[in-house]
Amino acid sequence: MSGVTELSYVVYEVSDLADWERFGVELLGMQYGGKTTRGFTLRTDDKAHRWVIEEGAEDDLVASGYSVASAAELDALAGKLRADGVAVTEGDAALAAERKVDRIVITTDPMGNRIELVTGFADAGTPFESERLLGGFVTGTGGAGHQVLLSGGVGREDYLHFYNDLLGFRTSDIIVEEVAPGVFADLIFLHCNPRHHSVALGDMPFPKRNHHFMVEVSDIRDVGLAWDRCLAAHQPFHMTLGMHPNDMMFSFYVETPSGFNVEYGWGGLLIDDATWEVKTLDQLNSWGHLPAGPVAEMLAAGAANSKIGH
Ligand SMILES: Cc1ccc(O)c(O)c1CC[C@@H]1C(=O)CC[C@]2(C)C(=O)CC[C@@H]12
Ligand SMILES: [Fe+2]
Repeated sequence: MSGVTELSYVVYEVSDLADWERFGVELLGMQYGGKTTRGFTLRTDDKAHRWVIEEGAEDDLVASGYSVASAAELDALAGKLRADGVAVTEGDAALAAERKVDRIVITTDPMGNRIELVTGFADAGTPFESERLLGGFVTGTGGAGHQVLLSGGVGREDYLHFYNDLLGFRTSDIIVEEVAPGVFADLIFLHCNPRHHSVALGDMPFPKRNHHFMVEVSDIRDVGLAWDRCLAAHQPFHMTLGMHPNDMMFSFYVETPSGFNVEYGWGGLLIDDATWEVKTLDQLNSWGHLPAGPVAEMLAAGAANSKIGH
């Protein structure tokens, strides 16, 4: 059974390195992992890096790194992709060193997202330390977190063939909500370990490859503290605090300096494949997760109309 075991890291190309360092370290509570030739890395645990930040004009996701259990599994997976007509190339020693992995194989998903399949993803060598968190980030067997990718017109059958049949993901659930008369949000959530999803895909209008990356914290107070830090720094929120009915994540969404979002969450559900049943749900949110702009306007209007404090 060859397949990926976790989303190990992501690579972002960003136009403003300094702002990303402030965002990652001061607002999210990540650890600066060190300078690289094209930028720097951010850590959320004992691993060498979880986010690789490179200077460039994309302001978007440029690669997703997925771990495979062994060199033999990587060979099997690369063979499976090739047999299916998917282009696969072996990364060189320089790239492997840069990503802190033993081996790296590069392929592309049907939307054109660069996928890096790796073995031997290294530890940093120093324990994780955050200047901001009371607890820590939840990673471990669940990997770095999850991301929502836009399908950009590629059919569900095509991307599910790649992610499920080839990379070895399993469907967690589907959510279809009529968000406006005749307008449907339709997302499918995929897992490759107990984390409810490492990837979700849907055909929403969004001008980036990825809608958000979710980082999970172990102490619910860190969600509130991160919210306060983002508010104080005037970092634009994308959605207010809320909870999803499928993974039960308590979270908010804040805009990164590159315009896509980070979901900052706590309490995500874990899947046991032995008993899990795939369902289709009809709501994106159990409560909250309101578009932040209109809520901010509402609050500002309330403050303007209020006599209190004037
Ligand atoms: C619905 C849902 C469940 C679990 C998650 O971790 C998760 O990020 C989401 C998707 C959140 C989000 C939404 O609720 C409204 C429609 C959105 C903005 C999209 O267009 C992509 C992501 C969707
Ligand atoms: Fe999410």
